[in-house]
Amino acid sequence: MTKLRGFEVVSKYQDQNIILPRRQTIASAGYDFAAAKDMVIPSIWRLNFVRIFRLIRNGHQLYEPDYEMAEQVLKPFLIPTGVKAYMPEDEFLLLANRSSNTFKRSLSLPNGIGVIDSDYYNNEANEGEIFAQLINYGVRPIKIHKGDRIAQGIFMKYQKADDDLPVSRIRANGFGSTNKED
Ligand SMILES: O=c1ccn([C@H]2C[C@H](O)[C@@H](COP(=O)(O)OP(=O)(O)OP(=O)(O)O)O2)c(=O)[nH]1
Ligand SMILES: [Mg+2]
Repeated sequence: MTKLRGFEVVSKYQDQNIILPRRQTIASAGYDFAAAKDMVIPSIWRLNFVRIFRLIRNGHQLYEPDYEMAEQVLKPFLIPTGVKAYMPEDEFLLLANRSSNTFKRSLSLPNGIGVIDSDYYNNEANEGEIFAQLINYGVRPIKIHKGDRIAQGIFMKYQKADDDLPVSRIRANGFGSTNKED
């Protein structure tokens, strides 16, 4: 069979029983991605508890917010999937949240959707491992177990503009890699 589009396990996860993404019903558009390891995602409201605690401690005086701490708490968690995706160059994989994540578990994809570019596959830095960015906007910490379905990927075609400028840069990584100069 010629390879057109699909999923593979990233090398470092070989022999770790990674489940490749699967569609669940006849006409499901999304391939469900599973978490590659157990994780706990703390609630973002943790921040407010710290704030309250500080107000009490400081006798309700005005205080300087601890931006560093806040940034740490509010930073999304990257959930590893152990999976990479290959596809034709004019396609991308749209990584979307599952409706049950918001409805039942207060888990949100803060980037709205994830765009997995075809040139992310086998990149030098991380081999193209797909990560789901998640924040827990509920009040309790959420346990993610290895194998839990955390997001879904939909293969899509994209179009180029009439005056599209050709580029020859090779993707080195993700998550802001093109912000850096070569
Ligand atoms: O939820 C996501 C979003 C992106 N990616 C990976 C695949 C994608 O090809 C790469 C870059 O994503 P994007 O272009 O959206 O982010 P960026 O901030 O523009 O990073 P870069 O400068 O690396 O393109 O990061 C993920 O694994 N999960
Ligand atoms: Mg980008």
